Amino acid sequence: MFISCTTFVLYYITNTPTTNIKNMIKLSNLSFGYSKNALLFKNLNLELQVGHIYGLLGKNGAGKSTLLKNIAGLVFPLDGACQVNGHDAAARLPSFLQELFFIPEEVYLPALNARGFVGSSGQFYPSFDHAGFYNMLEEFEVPADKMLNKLSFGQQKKVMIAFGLATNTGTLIMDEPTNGLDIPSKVQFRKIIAAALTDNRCIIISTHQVRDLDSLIDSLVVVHNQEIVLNKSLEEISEKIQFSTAVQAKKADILYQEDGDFGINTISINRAENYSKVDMELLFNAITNKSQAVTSYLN
Ligand SMILES: Nc1ncnc2c1ncn2[C@@H]1O[C@H](COP(=O)(O)OP(=O)(O)OP(=O)(O)O)[C@@H](O)[C@H]1O
Repeated sequence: MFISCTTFVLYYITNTPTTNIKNMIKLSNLSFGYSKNALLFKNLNLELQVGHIYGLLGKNGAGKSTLLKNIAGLVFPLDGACQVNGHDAAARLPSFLQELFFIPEEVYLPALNARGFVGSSGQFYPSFDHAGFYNMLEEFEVPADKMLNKLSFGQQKKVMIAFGLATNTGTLIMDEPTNGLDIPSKVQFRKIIAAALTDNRCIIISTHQVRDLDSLIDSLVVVHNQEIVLNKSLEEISEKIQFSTAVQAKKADILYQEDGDFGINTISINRAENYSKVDMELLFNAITNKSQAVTSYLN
């Protein structure tokens, strides 16, 4: 069949997915400090794509919340830029705001019940999923008729998580979402988030409770000493390094080791394509340790 050049170009334009180019977060040479004399980040470069759940890790005070606030346009870079889906975050245009939802660590809900809250705030998000919101509240066992400001801290967090997911924004940012959640709720949280990921959505979760992210995130971002020292998928990580005990690891290949409950835990070079589960706690310790062996090898 003959296809003219124009037909082919038109076909290509209308059928080539643009989401991966457009729907992403891009930090370019971003510098930020709450005062000009004390920079928290210097020349940060970072790209996050849709279709992924990123775990953002860093020590206390490393700047996780600040980095998330830069992405949400709540604080502004001193230098460089942060773009979300092609929008300058700092400009906070309506087209940017309706596609990004940020759940802060501390939540303050108004004196409204869930229906009133959705009525007043849900309208700002064109793809708001009303049925999904109430289903999630039910799953989290949060009463929909009670005044939100009278709910417990954990219950208020659950309302915000349900609301954030129901917005269906392309970017969903959660700062320490599991703080205040009890053990069964953390399990529900992981289940609900995993189900909410689509090819058009980028979810970023910051935490220092790495176990809460187990079996949930697919990529790790670590901020340390004013820099992004790691931004890799768990798949890439397990292709390159192996997590085992000192008995199993080949001594010459060990990059990092520390005492564990059942002996010495090691991170070693994965030469034999032995894919092990990424031990995020061990990896985090290795990366934030003075020795740079693991970071250098991974990057
Ligand atoms: N509004 C602010 N004004 C001035 N300094 C701030 C402000 N918010 C945070 N900081 C400082 O910036 C640094 C990074 O704080 P941030 O809250 O981003 O870290 P974090 O990695 O999220 O910490 P944590 O794990 O303890 O929540 C800290 O030294 C903090 O004191």
